[in-house]
Amino acid sequence: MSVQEFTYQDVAEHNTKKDLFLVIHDKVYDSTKFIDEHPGGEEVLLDVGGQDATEAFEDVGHSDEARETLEKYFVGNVKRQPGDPTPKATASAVAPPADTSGAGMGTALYAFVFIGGLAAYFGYQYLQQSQEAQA
Ligand code: HEM
Repeated sequence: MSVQEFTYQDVAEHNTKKDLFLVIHDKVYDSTKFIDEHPGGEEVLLDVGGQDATEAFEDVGHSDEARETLEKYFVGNVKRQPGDPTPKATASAVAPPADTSGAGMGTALYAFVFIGGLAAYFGYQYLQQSQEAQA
């Protein structure tokens, strides 16, 4: 049996207390039955109802127990479409510009240290030679 897939448009329709879907890490959870049980209150869940709640959920630092509870309400996966919002966590992990600039800085630093090392070596040689010349 294949897992059901929802688009963000599908999920967005479930944003009321009587019918509440949340998206966390690209998975869809029908949290309707959980609203009244949530230790963090119903208000926060309704705020992110029908949307990507990954950031809100992770910001709180939910326990492993909370994550297990989540699995009980799993109803399917998110089917991403062009133009859909990307959760921040994933975006920064895969964003190439940030990585490239980081690597560039690293290379520049190595080059700097290497050139500094060469300068020190030749400087030392030069000093040795000029001292020998004096002797
Ligand atoms: C269906 C999804 C969720 C489940 C199963 C869930 C479960 C839980 C559980 C079990 C706790 C107790 C503390 C812990 O074990 O970590 C908790 C606390 C809390 N949750 Fe959630 N949570 C969900 C979604 C959210 C979302 C989307 C938010 C924020 C927008 C949120 C905000 C909070 C806050 C603020 C607390 C702390 C309450 C306190 O310590 O006074 N939760 N949640």
